[in-house]
Amino acid sequence: MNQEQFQQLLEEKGISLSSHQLQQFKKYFEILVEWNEKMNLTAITDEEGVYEKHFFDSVTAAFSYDFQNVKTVCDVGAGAGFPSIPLKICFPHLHVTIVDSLNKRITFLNHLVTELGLSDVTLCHDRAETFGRKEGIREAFDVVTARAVARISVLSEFCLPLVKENGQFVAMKGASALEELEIGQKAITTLGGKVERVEHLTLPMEKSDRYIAVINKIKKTPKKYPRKPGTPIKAPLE
Ligand SMILES: C[S@@+](CC[C@H](N)C(=O)[O-])C[C@H]1O[C@@H](n2cnc3c(N)ncnc32)[C@H](O)[C@@H]1O
Repeated sequence: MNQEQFQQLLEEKGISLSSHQLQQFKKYFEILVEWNEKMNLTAITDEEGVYEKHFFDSVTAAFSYDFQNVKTVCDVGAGAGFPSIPLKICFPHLHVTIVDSLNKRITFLNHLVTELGLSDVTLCHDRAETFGRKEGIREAFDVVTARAVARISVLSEFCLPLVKENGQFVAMKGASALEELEIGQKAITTLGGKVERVEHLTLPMEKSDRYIAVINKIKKTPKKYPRKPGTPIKAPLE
């Protein structure tokens, strides 16, 4: 997907990008590729691949979820910034908090955010399991996003404690989404969530399947969750 196709495909979805926003994406690509030579950030480094599989794929969250009507977003395990930095570029009003357990990713993001001139982006080096127990953080976000971090049963324990009551957890998933949701049903319910909808899409050029699950936080998460670091993966709520 080249830059023109990226712009046009988003335009078709009602997301119009200014030349400034397009420039921010261009700079993001350049910085990503430059830093990727020094640290492992992504296996995708060709421009068309990055535009489709990172930038466009990240923004697809906004095809299924209205980011215009929310303010605070937490992105769990954002790595090189996906999906929250592309979403922040498209929806500059968002206040984005990123939590990632790998400090070198946070160092990269710090540089990126400065270079792109993004405001209201907070970067936290922490594990989701401890982050979700912190006062002022727990149950504080309108929406929590995650892409390619863990399967739904584990991811729910990372993300749902951060979502405020009546807020949403938006999980971006590949082909295994429906199976993961079935296995993750117990975790979602236990943590106070309820699946509202699951939307399917296919990446326009590469044609792989994507699912976006919107999970409502219908009640508070019991105090014992998230459990201590490592436990959600070792003993998932399945
Ligand atoms: C495969 S990468 C995905 C990055 C990005 N979301 C994307 O879609 O490209 C997973 C990221 O999750 C982070 N991560 C894994 N477990 C985590 C945890 N328990 N708390 C916070 N971050 C975590 C890793 O450090 C890594 O940056």
